[in-house]
Amino acid sequence: MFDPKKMTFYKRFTKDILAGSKTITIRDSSESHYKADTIVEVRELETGRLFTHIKINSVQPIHFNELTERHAKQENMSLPMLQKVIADIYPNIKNLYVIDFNLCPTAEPEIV
Ligand SMILES: CC(=O)Nc1cc[nH]c(=O)n1
Repeated sequence: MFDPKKMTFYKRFTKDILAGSKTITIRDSSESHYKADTIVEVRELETGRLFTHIKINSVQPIHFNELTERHAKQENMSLPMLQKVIADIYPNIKNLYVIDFNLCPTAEPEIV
């Protein structure tokens, strides 16, 4: 069940998140209920490892076709790469949400 205080990421995104080079995540409606200004604990999906906390800045709806180079830069990838990643994670889902976040400055990231 959805918990607005918890989020998981694929392990392959951990380094970029901890480096501050990935500052958004694009999710479907089942994970759209995060609230601005809340602190969320972040785990790797595959291992369950808690690796940081983030502060949610905003949650905004977006259509898949509205993804831009700016979103790609915020994901630390090219736009074609972002479109492929999202289409692979959410096949046939076009109505998505951009969740903008910062690493929580009070949380101590683990070394990866
Ligand atoms: C676990 C999971 O769904 N992870 C995702 C999905 C979309 N974007 C992202 O950064 N991480």
